Amino acid sequence: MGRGRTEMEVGADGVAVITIVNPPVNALSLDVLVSLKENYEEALRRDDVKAIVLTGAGGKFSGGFDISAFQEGKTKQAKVDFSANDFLNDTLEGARKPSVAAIDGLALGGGLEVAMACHGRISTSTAQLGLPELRLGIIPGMGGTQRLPRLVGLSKALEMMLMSKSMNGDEAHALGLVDAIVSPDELVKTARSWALDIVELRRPWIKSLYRTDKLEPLGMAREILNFARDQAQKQAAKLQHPLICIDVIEEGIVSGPLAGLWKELYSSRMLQSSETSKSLMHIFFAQRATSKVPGITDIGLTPRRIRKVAIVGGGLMGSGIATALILSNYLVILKEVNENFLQSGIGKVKANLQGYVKKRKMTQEECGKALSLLIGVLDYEHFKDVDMVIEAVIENVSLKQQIFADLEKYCPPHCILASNTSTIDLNSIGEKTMSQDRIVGAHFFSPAHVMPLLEIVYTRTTSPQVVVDLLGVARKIHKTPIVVGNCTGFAVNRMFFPYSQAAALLVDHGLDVYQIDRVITKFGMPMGPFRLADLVGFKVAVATGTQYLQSFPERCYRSMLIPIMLQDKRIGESSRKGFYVYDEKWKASPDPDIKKYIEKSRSISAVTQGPKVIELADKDIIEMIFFPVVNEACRVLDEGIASKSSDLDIASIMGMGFPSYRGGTMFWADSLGANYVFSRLEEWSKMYGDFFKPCAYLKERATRGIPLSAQVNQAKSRL
Ligand SMILES: C[C@H](O)CC(=O)SCCNC(=O)CCNC(=O)[C@H](O)C(C)(C)COP(=O)(O)OP(=O)(O)OC[C@H]1O[C@@H](n2cnc3c(N)ncnc32)[C@H](O)[C@@H]1OP(=O)(O)O
Repeated sequence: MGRGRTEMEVGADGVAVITIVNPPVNALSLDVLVSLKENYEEALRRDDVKAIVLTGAGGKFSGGFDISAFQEGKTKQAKVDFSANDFLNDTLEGARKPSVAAIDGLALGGGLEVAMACHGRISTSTAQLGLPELRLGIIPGMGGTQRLPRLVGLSKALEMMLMSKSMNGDEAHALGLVDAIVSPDELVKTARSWALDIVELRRPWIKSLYRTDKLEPLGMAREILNFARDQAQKQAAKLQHPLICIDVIEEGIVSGPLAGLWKELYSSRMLQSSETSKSLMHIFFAQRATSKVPGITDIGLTPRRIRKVAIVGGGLMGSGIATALILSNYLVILKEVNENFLQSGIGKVKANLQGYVKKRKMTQEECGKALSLLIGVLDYEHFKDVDMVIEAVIENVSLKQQIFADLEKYCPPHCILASNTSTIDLNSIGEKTMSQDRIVGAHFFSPAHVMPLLEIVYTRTTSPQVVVDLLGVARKIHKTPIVVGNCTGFAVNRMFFPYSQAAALLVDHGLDVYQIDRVITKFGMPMGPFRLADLVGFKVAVATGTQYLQSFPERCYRSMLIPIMLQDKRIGESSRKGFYVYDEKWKASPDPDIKKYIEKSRSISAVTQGPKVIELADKDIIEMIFFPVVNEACRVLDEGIASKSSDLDIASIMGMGFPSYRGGTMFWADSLGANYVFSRLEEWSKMYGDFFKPCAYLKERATRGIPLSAQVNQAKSRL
């Protein structure tokens, strides 16, 4: 199947307009690149062509190299790289006829690299230009590392590449990345006359690769590069590709652009086959696949308009959700039970917004405008015309049941009734209503205005329209949704509970709390399980732990450690005392005092601490903590709670903080092999009990040699 093409039209003015056509983003597939080269060669051959304008169809220049091609094997890719570089340097930039890029919409990655090889660039003010390759674990591979610094200077180029930061046309113009800004209607016309001006020598014929005027003197350039190295190390010590990108840029500055291009070619090929890039590219597609839900998003439904949303409960979650919604222009009614709580809730929303103002992410005026969309209330009077309600009160079933019964009474019949519960079964929440078809879970993660994930939970009776509506809301408030079925803990918290329990089990068996946190942080989690327990608070930990114990008693590890500490009024970070102690700046330090709690917990659990556990290598600790997570994720898939394994990868990254460069828990487990995960779990289940017992799904996949991530029916078809 062909993936895209280019089209050429030669005008009476002698300008050949070549258009990239590969919807939706005009990605540079192999077919597009080959066709581009053919059309270029023809344009250069033809006597009636004086100059070339390069543009993209449908108001988009190009979203860059076709990322799916990276995933399809190296051989094909190697050819693309070689011909693309050859083409850009010799055929395009080195041609006897000038090229001008006419940029609207997107010019990202390879798209911008092609544009930078042109002799001029005309853009619309809203076009988005950037080199976001590092986000995918690779570096620009079509000359971007060499041309961008020569067009915008080293510091700006480093910032754009290392932070995968794109800019709009106006900014690009101010920096010299584009030569002129025009309206979309004028774009191709202006590019044509610009190209002819170059032919007639009315404008300079510039080859970006050989410009030096924007480059800093060598000594200063080295300082800038070294500073960038330090920053890259600080931000992501485990990632190699940012440092490789800096080396490649340096090569071009020290030894000249051709040497730089060679190093770029060599390094980008090497990085394309790295584990990091495979993982990050998997995540790119996994993230986009979350809003494709079989049986829900493929039955012709479109999201209904949601204008006004009510939130019941102005605590941490409710105020965070309100913040997220008003930031996206929803009208929000925030309901509390008394004036004090209401003012405190509104105060939290204000503080959230002020946080953005302080960080210069919004102006005082925008903050005021957002706040004007928020109305605080104490009764249900304002609920008569809301389109959606999100209940965000404490995790108490009977309270939630009462609220939903009230909502049914006061809200209009079309109104979606959502709960932000993180663990409670939605069926029981809606038990006292007749509105089961419009009851849905909208599980936000704290802080709700910051965390990127929204878990949308549907029951057997939730109407698909309601799920589609919520997917629309998620998109509007810039959250990545995962749509999951109803059960205790849904998908994210079901993966979380074995994580904390495994850590507690290892401590009972003799391992040090702080060692576990260190190892897990080194693996790439933002914090270890004990530091996280402090952050969440022990009361919440015990409450959710109880839910799991009730729902999955056969595989819960019952540690007494947190309940014992709770008895002693250690409740976590909020009381400055949990597994760590916190100083006045909330800096965490280990506390020798926790020894006594651990000893007590060990004696209650009556486990014998073997030298085996104390001597565990880092790798074993990581596996003993994460393989139970993988095991639970397999159950979640097997039960149909999640529809695909890649959704769980996203859930683990955005909900748990699993490192994205490892591709998510399931992707990571597959990289180790189902059989390996299974055999280790089986070995531990013999030593430490059913907590580690591998589930049937994992056993079957391991025995048959099928990846954990293969679609359930795909795997069944092999049976
Ligand atoms: C050699 C070179 O240096 C290497 C490269 O160029 S690597 C590629 C560099 N480019 C990028 O990283 C850009 C990646 N894409 C994006 O950031 C965003 O898709 C975008 C800003 C272009 C558009 O965003 P948005 O409008 O929200 O649409 P989004 O849903 O993300 O994408 C639309 C579709 O295009 C696909 N797509 C986007 N960019 C793509 C690309 N570069 N290759 C292949 N497919 C791509 C998406 O997978 C999605 O497919 P789907 O509809 O089947 O799910």
